Order: sequence, then structure tokens, then C-alpha cells
Amino acid sequence: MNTLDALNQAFLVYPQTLKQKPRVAYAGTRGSYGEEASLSYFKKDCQLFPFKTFEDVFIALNKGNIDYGVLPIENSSTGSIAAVYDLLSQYQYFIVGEQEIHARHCLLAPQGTSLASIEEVYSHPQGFSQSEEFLRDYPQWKCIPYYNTAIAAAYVAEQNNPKMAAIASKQAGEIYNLEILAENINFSQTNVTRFVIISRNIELFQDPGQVSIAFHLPHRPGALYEIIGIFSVFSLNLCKIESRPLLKENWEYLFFIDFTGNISQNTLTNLIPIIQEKVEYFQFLGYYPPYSENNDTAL
Ligand SMILES: O=C(O)C(=O)C[C@]1(C(=O)O)C=C[C@@H](O)C=C1
Repeated sequence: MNTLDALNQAFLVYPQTLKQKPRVAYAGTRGSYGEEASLSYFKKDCQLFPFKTFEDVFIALNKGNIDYGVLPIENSSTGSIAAVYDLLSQYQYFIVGEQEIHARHCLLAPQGTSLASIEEVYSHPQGFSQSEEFLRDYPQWKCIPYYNTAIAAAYVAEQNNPKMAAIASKQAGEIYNLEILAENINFSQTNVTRFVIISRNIELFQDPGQVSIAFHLPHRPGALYEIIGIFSVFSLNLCKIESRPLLKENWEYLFFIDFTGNISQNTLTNLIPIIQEKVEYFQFLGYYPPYSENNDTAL
């Protein structure tokens, strides 16, 4: 089914409501930011399925074993999470919502450990980059990338070795009985990670106001300028542009755009064909309620 037909079909059942106790997949384990984002979005009324990697979440969705996936897409201080953008284009699933989480990282180690005994630190690469300034004071530490912040904390707890520490949430420290050697080590004190909720189908929950699309442009002068101009004509507000390399063509890119504005079914059915005409490839990623702190759109 083409994008417009799928979108119009979704409008027939708008607004959709979440089914009871949806099966929700996230990357991590207990105490991860992914778990926190899932529980915050689904208001604890869900069955949680933790997986090791971001791609495992897409695979579970593909198998039909779960209803929704929850994935980090962007951090306020380190920017886009490129792997998730690439997976979104690869798997062609849809964003149906978003959730923001304050990521307050801690340095965690087995009880009784001192800073001086640490030699190795485990975390997700995002945990390291968001704590870059703190880590600069300890150049002797070896930073070892791990699947996820909380999986790293669980591993350090299991090893029970005073040479090892993890960067993860305070909650992970409590769950795995680790000592908190330093708190709030993220360099930005407003460190927020934005998660997207993905589904196999387009689902339109109450008051969607943000659209995400991706496209590949012909390589000619003015191609991007012309697309950007369309948003201006429709009085739409561009919130984010990201570009990712196209694997089959060196130095060519897939552009991801998020926009908001006064968007109706009519706006989308007029806008999408105009964009499609100007691009070589178009992917509709979703029309969903933008995050707000007292957001309970899904339930
Ligand atoms: O969910 C977690 O705990 C993760 O390790 C993943 C992740 C990420 O990839 O951005 C999630 C939130 C924080 O930004 C740091 C790490």
C-alpha cells in the first residue's frame, strides 16, 4: 500500500487508543534509560521486553512478538543517535509517539571501591560521550563500550572487581547494589534523551502535531532548497534536519526531517505528493503527538 493510502486508512480510525497491556520492547535491562522511557510513556501499563541491542528491538517488532519498540533517537548534548536513524530507514516502521528522559549519569562500582582503584569503566558509548568532561580528569581509565548503561552496571556488579566501574543511572546503582562514586557526571546539567515509540503500522493517537519523513534528493543545485521552500509555503515549522550516508552511493545522503505546525489530514495529503515529486526516494516515518511533560495522549 502506498504512503497516502496507508495514512488515509489510519485517519479512518483516528484517534486510536492503546490496547490493554501492550508488549513493549526496549534496549537494555532493568535500570536503563530505555526502561524508564518505556514506563513513562506507557504509564507502567505494559509488558516490558528487554533486548540487548537497538536492532534486536526492530527484529522483535518484525517477528510480531511485540506491539511497540522504544528507542533513543537524540540527546540534547551529544546529538543524534545515528544507529537508530539507520535502522528506521532500513526497517520502514513508524514513529507513533515520543518520550523525553533526563539522563543523569553516575559512576557506579562494587561496594567499598575507591576512585583510585578503578582501571576500567563500562557504559554505552552515549554514556561516555555525555560524561566526557568528567572522564577527562581520569585519562588513565580504559573506557570499554558496552551494550547499554544498565547492562554495563549489571556486568560490573556480577564481576565484583574494585578495578571496574560503570556509567549508568542512579536507579541501576540501586538495583545492582553498586556504590555511587560520583553523581550527575553528565557535562550538561539539562541532559535529556528523546526516545521514539515505533510500531509496524501508522497509528494516529490523539492530537498528533509532529511529522517525521525521510527522503533522498537528486544530486543537482537547489534540490534541498526547493524542498525547504515547500515547508515555508505550507507555514510548517522545521524542528530538525538530519542526514545519514546512503550505503549504496558514496557521498549521497538520506535526509530526515521533523516538522510541526497546523497539520491536518488535508495538509498531509496535499504536501506529501508535492514532496514525492521532487525526491528520488520518500519515506513517511510518522505523525505523532510531540512530547510534552504532561502528555497522556496514548492512554
Ligand atoms: O538506555 C540506556 O540505558 C542506554 O544505554 C542507551 C542510551 C542511548 O543510546 O542514548 C539511552 C539514554 C542515554 O542517552 C544514554 C544511553
